[in-house]
Amino acid sequence: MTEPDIFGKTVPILIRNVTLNNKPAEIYLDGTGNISAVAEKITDHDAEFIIDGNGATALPGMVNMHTHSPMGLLRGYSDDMPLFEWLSTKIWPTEAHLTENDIYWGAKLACLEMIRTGTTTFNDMYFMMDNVARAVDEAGIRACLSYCMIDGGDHAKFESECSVMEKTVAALKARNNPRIMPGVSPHAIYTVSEEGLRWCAEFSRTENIPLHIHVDETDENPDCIKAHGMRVVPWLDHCGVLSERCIAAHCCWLDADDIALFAQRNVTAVHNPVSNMKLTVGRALPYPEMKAAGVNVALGTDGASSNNDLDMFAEMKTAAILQKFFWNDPTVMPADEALAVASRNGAKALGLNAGIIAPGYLADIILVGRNPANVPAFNTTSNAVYATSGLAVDTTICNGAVLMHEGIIPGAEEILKKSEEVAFDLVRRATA
Ligand SMILES: CSC[C@H]1O[C@@H](n2cnc3c(O)ncnc32)[C@H](O)[C@@H]1O
Ligand SMILES: [Zn+2]
Repeated sequence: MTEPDIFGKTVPILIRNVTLNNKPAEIYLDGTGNISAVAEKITDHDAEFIIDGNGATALPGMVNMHTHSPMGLLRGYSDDMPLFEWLSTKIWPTEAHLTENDIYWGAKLACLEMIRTGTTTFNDMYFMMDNVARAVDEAGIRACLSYCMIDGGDHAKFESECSVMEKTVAALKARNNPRIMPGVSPHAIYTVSEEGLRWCAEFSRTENIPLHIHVDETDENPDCIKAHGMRVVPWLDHCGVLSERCIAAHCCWLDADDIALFAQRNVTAVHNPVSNMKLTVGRALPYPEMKAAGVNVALGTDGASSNNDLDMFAEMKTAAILQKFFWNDPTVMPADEALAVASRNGAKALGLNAGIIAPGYLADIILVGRNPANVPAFNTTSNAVYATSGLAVDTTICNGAVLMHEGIIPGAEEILKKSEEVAFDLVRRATA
């Protein structure tokens, strides 16, 4: 039986009886939010709590690098449509009715699902982000939160969007929560003007915060060439968007020159295989070429209205098998790379010392309990990537605080009930 007091506190914790990289291990979290020791046996400690893993596999917390957390309210509301028809006939008309309370409960639901399935950090883009921040603060998870700018080429809208962006970043910083980082998000090249892209690039530079954008989800190149005389990636570079702070979601339609420019500018590309296949965007992120060029590739689920879940284990398996299938090569994205793409590559893009279980790293750790899909443990990384569902995670620790233990997350029932009420009410208002 779990002691209720174990939840939510960054205190000294000893994790015993786990397997780490195929070896028996103990992990000590010293109560600062960091890992302070990893060894076969730890005797010198001051633990307030001891977690017995009972043979669980210890893994770094997953880092979901492209989400729209409140969109879980529209999970299953409309499926099986092409991207632009889905957005313009179903999603945008409903989003027009969103309130701050909807955003808050949608984000609470997303945080709950992520903690349940082993994600400890997410990179989110949406609207009314201070409500998302409140949910993140309460959940104990880590996030980079960005307001999504859409100016549609209208100068007055551009000015009001800049003001919302500035206020959002200031409000997120004022929270002074080390788990909450602000970012800036121009939505995409087809919804944001040149002045919008340039402003976001400059704001990201002066604030030194990530810039998160949709790039080439569908083939945006023919329209971009028509409008600006160049492909999407050179256009973004022309607008100053490409840098080591840039996190580009999707990247399905990049060519060799685009990839070389990403490598030169140290851009992180985020693979979203489930959303891309479901919306049938036509191509997969060119992982082998990106890897060869040295581009940092991370992984994201996209929103739970297009995925339709936030389970990074499902995403990791899908990424590995999609890449093998698409390039007709079973050696592409082996298990250890899939795990890195789903954890430390995302952490690196956000400037977090996370994604690795070793002394000095952030104590963002998950335990996959012994279960039929985790036996035999010839290779715990293989089992994690190819056999494990996120629902097999039984313990989630973020910043040294236990958020889930033995599958229990305090307050889960209330979040399920409230978020479902809010979702039905949103759709009722939008369709009245
Ligand atoms: C991303 S928040 C801003 C805006 O984007 C819409 N959106 C949701 N999913 C996608 C997608 O896959 N591609 C492009 N835009 C998307 C969302 O509904 C919001 O209105
Ligand atoms: Zn998206």
